[in-house]
Amino acid sequence: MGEALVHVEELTLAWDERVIQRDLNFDVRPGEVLVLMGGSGCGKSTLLRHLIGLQVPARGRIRYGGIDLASADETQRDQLRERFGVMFQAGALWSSMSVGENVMLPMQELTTLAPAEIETLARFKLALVGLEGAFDASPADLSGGMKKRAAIARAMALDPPLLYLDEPSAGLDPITSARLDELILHLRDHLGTTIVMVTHELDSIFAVADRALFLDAQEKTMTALDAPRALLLHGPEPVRHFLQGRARP
Ligand SMILES: Nc1ncnc2c1ncn2[C@@H]1O[C@H](COP(=O)(O)OP(=O)(O)OP(=O)(O)O)[C@@H](O)[C@H]1O
Repeated sequence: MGEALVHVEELTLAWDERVIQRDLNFDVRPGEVLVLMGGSGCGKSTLLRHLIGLQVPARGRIRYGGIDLASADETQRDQLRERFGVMFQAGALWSSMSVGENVMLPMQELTTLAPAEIETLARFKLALVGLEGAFDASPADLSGGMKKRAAIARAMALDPPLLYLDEPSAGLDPITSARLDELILHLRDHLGTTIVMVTHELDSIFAVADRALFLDAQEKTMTALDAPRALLLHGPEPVRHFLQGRARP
C-alpha cells in the first residue's frame, strides 16, 4: 500500500468557540473506502468541510502529501483541486444546464482541453455512472438516484484520485441506494479511486467500507477506526450499538 493521501493530525473541529471534535488522528489510505460515521450532530459534515478546506482547523493539521491545507498558497491550492472531487449532500446540479453541460463545466473551467475532447470525456464519465443516455437531459428529468450518479460523474470530471461524498444515499430507496453502493465499489475497484464518505446507512457501511471511523458525540473525539465487521465484534460498546442499529441508551 502506497503512502497515505491525507494525514489528519491532532485535529480539533470547532464552530466559533464551541469544540465539536478534538484530537482526531487518522490517514486516508490509497484505494480504500473510508466511512465517517456517528450519531446525528457528532460532526461528520463538519469534518468533511475541514477535509476539503472549507473550514480552518481550530487546532491541528490536514496534510495532502507535503501540502498543509490551511497554509497552502495559490499554486498549492491549484494542485489540491486536482487531488479530490466532492459531492455535497444536496448533490445539486445546475438546473439551467443539461446533465452533460454540468459534467463538462469543471473541465471547461479548469483544463485547457478542446471542446470536442471535453464532450467525449463527459460522455465517458456519464457512461461510467450508468447514465450514457442522459447527456442532453435536464437535471429536472432525472430520478433522485440518477441525480446522485450525475453529481458523482461531475465530481469525477477531473479524474481525482480521491472522492468525498456527503451522504450519497440520503433520500434514496433501498434498491437505488444499493445500486449507488455498487457504483462506489466499481470506482474503487476499476479506477482505483479512494473514497471518503459520510453515511447514516448501516447497509451501506457494511457493503462498501474498508474502514469506518466513529465520531462519538459525547466523548467529542473518534473512538474507533477499523473494518466495520471488526468493530461490530470487538469495537467499543457505543460503536457496536451504533452498528447494530441501536441508539446509545
Ligand atoms: N453553520 C454552523 N454554525 C454553527 N454550528 C454548526 C453549523 N453547522 C453545524 N454546526 C454544529 O456542529 C455540530 C456538528 O454538526 P454536523 O452537521 O457536522 O454533524 P453531523 O454528524 O454531520 O450531523 P448529521 O448526521 O445530523 O448530518 C452540531 O452541533 C451542529 O449544531
